[in-house]
Order: sequence, then structure tokens, then C-alpha cells
Amino acid sequence: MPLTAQPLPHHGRDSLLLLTSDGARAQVGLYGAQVTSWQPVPGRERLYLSPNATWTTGTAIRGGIPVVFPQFGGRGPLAKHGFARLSDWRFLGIDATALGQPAAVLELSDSADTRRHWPTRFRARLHVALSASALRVGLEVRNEDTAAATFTTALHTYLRVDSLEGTVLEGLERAPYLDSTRGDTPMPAQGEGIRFNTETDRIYPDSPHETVLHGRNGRVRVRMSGFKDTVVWNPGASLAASMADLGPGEHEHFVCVEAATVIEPVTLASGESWLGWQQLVDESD
Ligand SMILES: O=P(O)(O)OC[C@H]1O[C@H](O)[C@H](O)[C@@H](O)[C@@H]1O
Repeated sequence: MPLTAQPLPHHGRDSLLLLTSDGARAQVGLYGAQVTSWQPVPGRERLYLSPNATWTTGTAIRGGIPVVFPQFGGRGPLAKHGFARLSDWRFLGIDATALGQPAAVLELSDSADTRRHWPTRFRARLHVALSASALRVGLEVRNEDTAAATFTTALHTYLRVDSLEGTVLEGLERAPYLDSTRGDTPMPAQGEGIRFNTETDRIYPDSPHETVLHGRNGRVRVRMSGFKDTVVWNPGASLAASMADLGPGEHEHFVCVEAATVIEPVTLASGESWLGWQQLVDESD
């Protein structure tokens, strides 16, 4: 399906509006290569973007699909979740090579600034593909250094829900997890879908590659490839209220279902590449 990209500034920042011929649309900003909107049908927004997000350089944008690279969370010496979400990426054009379907391609390469934090010479590309009811986002990383490189990564997707009441994430019933609200305490499989009554921050190592988020506003299927782990996050009422870029009640409107590789980092030999993607499929009527 043909895909077009046209410039459409968003909160004063360079951004692209992606459109398919059947009306699906998405928006991706060059700052962080962050997808901030996905509407499989005009007006049916499937991603959450905080009304209180900060849009200034040096701060992460709360919502959409932040690209976490080359470090997940605080698991290393870099700033939390790494520098990719705080960097200006370049738009290269539409290309079908990596995902096998037309995608807008954004690129980030090492610079004196990135090498100050992370010595590796690399090339990262984010591929954003849209079809009738699906959004597929692929992260491709090539090690352009002479030495091996190691990183952790995630597509930190904020899925919009009308309300947490009645929202359930299915697909991880049989998977054990690490509870990050309790210092990554190992927990057994829960045997039921995840409901969001309280702060939830979990890493499912080597998890199933497909989950489904059901809520009052419909259903989104989440698939991934290349990534190994799934991270599930909702800050709950009190943490959300204390976060300036969320605020009271905002936790009610999203669940993060993250395609991640956190537990066993990716290691790339010199010249090697890695590709991970996450696909969101809108299954609402
Ligand atoms: O506030 P941020 O740096 O964007 O991080 C938001 C969240 O990201 C991940 O989901 C982590 O598992 C959480 O522990 C973290 O709070």
C-alpha cells in the first residue's frame, strides 16, 4: 500500500505526517524518532500522548513510542533509557528494504556527543510502516565500530485506553516476570490476564511474542520480532500525580506494552546488524 510522508510541525518540532491511501495516518517526530500518533481510521487514536508532555530539547516526550537505546532504564552508566529518545534523527525517505513494506526511515548515527556517553560507532534506523489496520515500527542497529558492541533497547509503546477499568492485557498468563516495583523480584506466572489496579512495572524475560490489550475502546494486538522481553508499565495513581509530564488521573489513559531486550543485551560483532520490530494491529469493529 502506498505510503506518503509530509512535513507537519508538532509542538514547534519537525515532524512527519504519514498517510496511506485508505486513510490510516501516523505522526513521527524527528526528535527521538518518536511516533506520537497512530490512527488506523481517521479520528480513532490508538496511542497515548500526555497533554502535559514536555517538548524541550534534553527532555523525553511522554507518550507515543519512545525509542529506548542503547540502554534500558538505569541498567548501565547512561542517562535513563539512553540517548536515542533525546537525539535529533534524520528523515531518509520511504523505503521497503528492512520490513518488506514501505516505511518512513529515520536515522541516527554516532557523533562526538554520543561517543562521549557510549564509545561505539553505530548507525540506527527506525522504520515506521503503516497499513490498513496496522502500524509496524522496526529498529535496526548496525555496529560500525571495529570492536563488538552491546546494548539494551525497547520500543516503549504507550497504548491509549479510555479507562483502566475493564482494561486487560492477555498473552502473558503463563509467563513468569520480574516485578520492578519491588527491585526486580522474580514472580511466578499469574495464570490470568493483567489488570491495572495499582502501579505495575514488570519485565517478562524471553516472553511470548504476542499480547492483546482489551479495553472499552476496543482491542489492539501487539506482536514483536527480534526483541526478546516484554515490559508492561502503568505508574498507578500516586506516581502519575507526582510526575509533572503526566499529572493526576493521567495513568487512567494508557498502558505501556514494550517490545524490549533488557535481560540479555544484544551483542553485535564489528559490522553486524540487528533488527527488532513491534507491530500494533487495531482489531476494533
Ligand atoms: O519516565 P521514563 O524515564 O520515561 O520511564 C518510564 C518507565 O519506563 C519503563 O517502563 C520502566 O520499566 C519503568 O520503570 C519506567 O518508570
